[in-house]
Amino acid sequence: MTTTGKTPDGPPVVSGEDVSIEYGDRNRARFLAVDGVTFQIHPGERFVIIGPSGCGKTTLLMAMAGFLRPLRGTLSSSGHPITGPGPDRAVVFQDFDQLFPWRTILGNLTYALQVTGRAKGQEATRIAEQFLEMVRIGDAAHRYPHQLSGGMKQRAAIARALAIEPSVLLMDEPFGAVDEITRTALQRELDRISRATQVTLVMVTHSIQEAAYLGDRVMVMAANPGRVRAIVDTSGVSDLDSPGFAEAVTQLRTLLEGRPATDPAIEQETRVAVGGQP
Ligand SMILES: Nc1ncnc2c1ncn2[C@@H]1O[C@H](COP(=O)(O)OP(=O)(O)OP(=O)(O)O)[C@@H](O)[C@H]1O
Repeated sequence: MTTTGKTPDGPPVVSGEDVSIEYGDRNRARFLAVDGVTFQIHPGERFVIIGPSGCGKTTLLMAMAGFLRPLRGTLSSSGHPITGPGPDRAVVFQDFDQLFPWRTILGNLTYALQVTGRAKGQEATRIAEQFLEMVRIGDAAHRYPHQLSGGMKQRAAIARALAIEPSVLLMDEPFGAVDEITRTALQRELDRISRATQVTLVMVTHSIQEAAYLGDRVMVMAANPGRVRAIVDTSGVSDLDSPGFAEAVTQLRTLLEGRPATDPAIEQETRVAVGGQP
């Protein structure tokens, strides 16, 4: 089986250079959650982060979103240092309650379009309706979040994030709280939508299968402290029934279960391509 990574056709949409992130303040013990992580995410790429619990996946994603500042190293968005949140980086969380409960689904989207300056008035409504149709909840536009299922709320949150046309969509375990059937349906939807919009996607997940299915590349992290164990090219393995898919899942699982990255015998970053390409 052969795989081909997505060819970078511009500067990285998001990049990290030797990024370390610490929690704690002057009065509390400090904790190094992410240690010397380097990566580059290219335009249109689907970049998935997996790793054991507590390895710093969410911490890294929140730093990309601009909610946390690295202690050392640099995080950049399209070549500019990330100094805070911005409409170029939309975030979808696992939490079902990320929509404003006092606004309808349509109202949630039009509000996002207005506050980010993307569109207002009838134009905002038109764009909002278009994105709700894209995630197949156009019929629910005038309902309130509490009137939707968990899966529908996640569709709405994805529509809201995409509507503002971010350069990157950051997703933290977006399907972690839905049932298995809904999860599979949402994975397929995200696959379709990300191909249609060519949005750059960064997703944290606990699911190896989800990572192999949706990811063009999968960054496997190790814990204590959070480091990059490997970046695996999975761009050619989205066919669930192919031997390559099973091979990728096995490889990712082996890396996940591997020795701790603090072991000096393990390189901090190993670039791996499924199918034997360097
Ligand atoms: N606000 C905080 N203050 C102090 N430590 C924190 C804080 N948030 C997270 N941590 C610690 O930082 C480390 C990384 O946490 P993080 O949530 O990024 O891990 P994760 O890989 O996303 O975990 P999980 O897979 O369980 O969601 C953990 O040890 C966690 O306890």
